[in-house]
Amino acid sequence: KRRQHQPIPSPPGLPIIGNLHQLGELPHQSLWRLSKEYGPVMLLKLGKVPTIILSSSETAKQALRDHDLLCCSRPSLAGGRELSYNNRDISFSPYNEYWKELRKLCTQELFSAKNIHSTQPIKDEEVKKLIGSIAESASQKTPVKLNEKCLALTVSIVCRIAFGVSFEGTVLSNDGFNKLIREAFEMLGSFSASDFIPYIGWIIDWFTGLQGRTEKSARDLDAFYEQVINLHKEEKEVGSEDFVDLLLKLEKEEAVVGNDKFTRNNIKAILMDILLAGIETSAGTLTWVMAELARNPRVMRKVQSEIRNKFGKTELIRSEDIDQLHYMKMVIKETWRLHPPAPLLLPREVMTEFEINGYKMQPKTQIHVNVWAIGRDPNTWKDPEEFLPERFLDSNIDTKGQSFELLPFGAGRRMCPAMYMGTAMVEFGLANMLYHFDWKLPEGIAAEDIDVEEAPGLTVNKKNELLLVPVKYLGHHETSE
Ligand code: HEM
Repeated sequence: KRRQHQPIPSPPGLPIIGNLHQLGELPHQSLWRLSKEYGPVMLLKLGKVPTIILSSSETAKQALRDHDLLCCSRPSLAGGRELSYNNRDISFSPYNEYWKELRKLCTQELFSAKNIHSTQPIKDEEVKKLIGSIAESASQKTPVKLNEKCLALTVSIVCRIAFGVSFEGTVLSNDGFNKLIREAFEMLGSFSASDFIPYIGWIIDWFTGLQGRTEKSARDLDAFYEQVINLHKEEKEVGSEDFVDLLLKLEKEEAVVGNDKFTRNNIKAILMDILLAGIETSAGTLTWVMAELARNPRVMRKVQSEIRNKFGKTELIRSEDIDQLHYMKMVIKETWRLHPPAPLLLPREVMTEFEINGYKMQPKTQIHVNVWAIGRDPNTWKDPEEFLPERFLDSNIDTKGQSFELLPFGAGRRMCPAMYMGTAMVEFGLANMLYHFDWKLPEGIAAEDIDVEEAPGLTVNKKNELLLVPVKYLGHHETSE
């Protein structure tokens, strides 16, 4: 109340562009540094758009829990609009009936526990394929590019589960596909001038090439969706319909979702969501876990001991056994604390005025929650720069959107609807990679040489390749620490 009429702390900006120039290549890091000076509620002017950055668990809780319903819309941004057929997906849709119905449909048909369970044979097959391909490198004693392997795993699983097609059968080569997804993320993570600077912003985007790159990215992705849809046009046996068939049925019936007649573009927008939201987030997590384990040999030994001692000799750690791997789950949480795949979540837009810490949030203001900064907040975490999974021992902090210290999936109405699907994929892949192989550093590389540099984008992945040499585990028990 006392601060009600005080202005929100705000770094000084420049005419026209405001604070845009202060975002840098990795906005979550720049904003974290600024928040140390300006506090956990900070106002930036991105061109003409007022943007609030929240950088503490307490302020995140006020926005995402206490006032969730007042700020659960999304701003309409150029990159998102272009790639999502004018915000017809779940992620970029404003808060409306269309979004509610679509999210419900996907939750029931794709992200449900039943579906996660019934698609286990696909995951088993894909993880076995991954283990087989790593075993080849192990026999030749050559390093494995972990980023690529992890991405190949999540691409295969998500494409088969959600699209009903094996990705190998599509137009894109492995490499082309990875580049396409990466490019799309970079476009979505860029702060486009046309969103923030009226009248002339598009000229800047045109000069920087952002506009052309975004349009190309959208065209390439469109060709991929066309192919997925065409592969579904053949007659199906009754009962073998998958998620894409269900969407095609809605198109054929000219169903109305919210107020929108369901067309081919709606289908493509949903495919875009799954493709972009599902693949890199999970692959990125797996890569970061492996990088942190390589940097922290003590933790690597301990987590491998847990898995191997629990299951003895086996061909595949089964997904239903994962719940016994308490330490591995702590390792994943610790990775998400330091490397949340979407460090600023997705932007929210205020619909109705409310207050955070006594500061007024005005309608149309954008809100970003800097979960990357929250994970490093010394008021919340002891020795925040240390990779220490044991900090979660006897702690009830989880990732389900109730613990505002740890928000890899966000919280509130816009929280990731596929948290269980994503977590299951990560845990299952990781347990098997750690069980079947010891992971050595390449010749001449020390643990401290493994870097944690980040690549820019809406999801933030490891910038440099992670190269490790796998050594096949032959099934003798390790002793635990
Ligand atoms: C480790 C894996 C994953 C992580 C860390 C993750 C994280 C996130 C985050 C942070 C958000 C934004 C939440 C917010 O703005 O508050 C989100 C939204 C979303 N995610 Fe995930 N995600 C993962 C896996 C998946 C998968 C596998 C899918 C689908 C196959 C998926 C689909 C979505 C969708 C559709 C949204 C938009 C929700 C909305 O705006 O209503 N995610 N995810």
